[in-house]
Amino acid sequence: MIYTVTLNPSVDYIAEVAQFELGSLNRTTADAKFPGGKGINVSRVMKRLGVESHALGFIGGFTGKFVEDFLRNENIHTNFVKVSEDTRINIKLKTEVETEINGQGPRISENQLEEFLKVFYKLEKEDIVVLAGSIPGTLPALIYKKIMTVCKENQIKVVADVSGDALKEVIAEKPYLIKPNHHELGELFQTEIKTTDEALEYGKKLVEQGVKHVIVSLAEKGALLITEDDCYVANVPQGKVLNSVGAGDSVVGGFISAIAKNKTMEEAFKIGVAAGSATAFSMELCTTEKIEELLPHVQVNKV
Ligand SMILES: Nc1ncnc2c1ncn2[C@@H]1O[C@H](COP(=O)(O)OP(=O)(O)OP(=O)(O)O)[C@@H](O)[C@H]1O
Ligand SMILES: O=P(O)(O)OC[C@@]1(O)O[C@H](CO)[C@@H](O)[C@@H]1O
Repeated sequence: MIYTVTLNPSVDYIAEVAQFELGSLNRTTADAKFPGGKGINVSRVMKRLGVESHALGFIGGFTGKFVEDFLRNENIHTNFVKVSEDTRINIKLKTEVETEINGQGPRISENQLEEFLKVFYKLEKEDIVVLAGSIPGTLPALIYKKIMTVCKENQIKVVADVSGDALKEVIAEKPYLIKPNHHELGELFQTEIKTTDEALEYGKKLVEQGVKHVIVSLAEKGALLITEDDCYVANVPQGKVLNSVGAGDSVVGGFISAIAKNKTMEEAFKIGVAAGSATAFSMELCTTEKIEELLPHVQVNKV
């Protein structure tokens, strides 16, 4: 089974404002609410691609109920620990440029953390754990490291889509897959990465440090997959970006779904990139139809 971890889920409020004016009353031209948080997005994309997962994390209040009900309506398994404060609301403002305001999230107690961690002691060898998103302020900064240590003891594959210090800690535990974007990769090595060649150079260093697979996404410039044996580069399809929220999560969801269906690394990478662009070109997360439409426009080559 695949387990996605979203420590700080959200209700994503997508607000489209035609001509946004700071300091004025703006009215939306369209708006929508979706369950959010990176692990939850991965679960939703995988479900669309026919792959089951369990969504784990902490939820609370009326917003938490919205998240859980929405996922259950999509027939996604959930096993959230309930907290007393409300799940956060993240604002995704669509104007000429995209602006995001992410909330802090509810407080989580030590007992609630203990309850959450119990699941990881029961996992089996063929399970996959996806750790995605930021760590709420009330949880220990080393929480991902702790989960990975338990997973390692049971030879469970860990996929991590995290950034900053959490990414450094996760890398030290030699995960199965990480998916930094080129900014996050640059931040790791205190440099700026602008091209796929530069991304390849630094991505290879992570594989040398023990990460099994590294996908580096460079938005419209393409993506790279680096493994112990091979390196692949992909272009991204041409199209109008409507909402890039969840595009990176869709790359992860598309890739793992394909791995779960025993596709080759190259095929899985292609599906991941198509899923990322399918989300970027939609107001919501990608659909299977959109992914299939884009697949012929993604070329993957060995480098
Ligand atoms: N301009 C674009 N044209 C086509 N596809 C895109 C574009 N921008 C993003 N994508 C798709 O989204 C994927 C992830 O984008 P990006 O490299 O920005 O990662 P990210 O920063 O993790 O994404 P997110 O916006 O979810 O934080 C890309 O690999 C690609 O498939
Ligand atoms: O605050 P975090 O955990 O870093 O990111 C949360 C978030 O911005 O990431 C997802 C898109 O990747 C959204 O659904 C969600 O609102």
